[in-house]
Amino acid sequence: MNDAHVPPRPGALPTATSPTGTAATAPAAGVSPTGTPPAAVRALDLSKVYGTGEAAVRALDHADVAFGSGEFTAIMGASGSGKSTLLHLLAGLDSPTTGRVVLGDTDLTLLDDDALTLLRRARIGFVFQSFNLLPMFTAEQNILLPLELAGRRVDAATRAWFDQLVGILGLRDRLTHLPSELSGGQQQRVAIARALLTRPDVVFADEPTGNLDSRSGAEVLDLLRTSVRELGQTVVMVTHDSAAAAYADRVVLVADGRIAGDLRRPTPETVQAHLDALREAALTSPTTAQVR
Ligand SMILES: Nc1ncnc2c1ncn2[C@@H]1O[C@H](COP(=O)(O)OP(=O)(O)OP(=O)(O)O)[C@@H](O)[C@H]1O
Repeated sequence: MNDAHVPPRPGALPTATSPTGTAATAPAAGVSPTGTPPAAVRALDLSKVYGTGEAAVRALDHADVAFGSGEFTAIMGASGSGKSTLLHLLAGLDSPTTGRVVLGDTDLTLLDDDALTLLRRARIGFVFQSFNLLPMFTAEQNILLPLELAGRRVDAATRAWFDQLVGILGLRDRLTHLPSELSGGQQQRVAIARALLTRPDVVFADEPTGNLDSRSGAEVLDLLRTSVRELGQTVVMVTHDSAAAAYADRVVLVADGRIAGDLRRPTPETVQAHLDALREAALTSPTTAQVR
């Protein structure tokens, strides 16, 4: 979907050695012998420690995980297990204490703040639980905001893509409305259109249905799934809800800052069974964080 034949981007992984002089260890992003799709984004030995000394909290603890291109992955785990930290690091919204995040062939941890901001605008979409729309802008203006920020004009191809997205997301008759004139589900659909507009490498969604009633939540999940199946989008979503996770192709489980499980073709029942097993393990292991 994205620019396959562009020159190397700033921060592109070196082919031979990393800046530390060690061999670049990122595995090749090709299709594996098992048919797993190439990775859109990878966490490599990723750790995040908040605070120092006695107050230090290890939110992520040497996490290694890859998210397949064109796949819908849900991240689940107990409260405080590190899901949001992982998502924010993967999206370049925060920086790791150690380890690397590799988006396609770009090592985010090698980029300075300006390069990271540009990369986020061009290659990453984000959908937040609280929608994060600008209240004084109409739905259309909110959707087109990423282009405004990037100083890109709306050419004919972009307008056609905008029209397609607006049609798929059922927003055609809401474009002139302000966010305050839209329901929560409609606001989240505007946020999804905004996230998809630049055809990002990955859309990260943090509890996107957390503020929605179950019907609007199901619509939003259907649309995220449609964006994966029909538009080839890669989506990585944090959720607490096993029914929501079952919309995904895969569920990655996080416990105590570590990757604790990986489930393909999830159903609400299999997801719940894995979460229950994690909770059991936490209760019987004094070293594992409390599962609430
Ligand atoms: N800015 C911060 N400063 C200090 N500690 C933090 C910070 N952000 C997160 N933490 C801690 O890191 C750990 C992981 O937090 P994180 O928000 O990633 O968990 P989570 O799985 O997303 O939780 P929840 O499901 O409740 O949102 C928790 O112990 C949390 O208190």
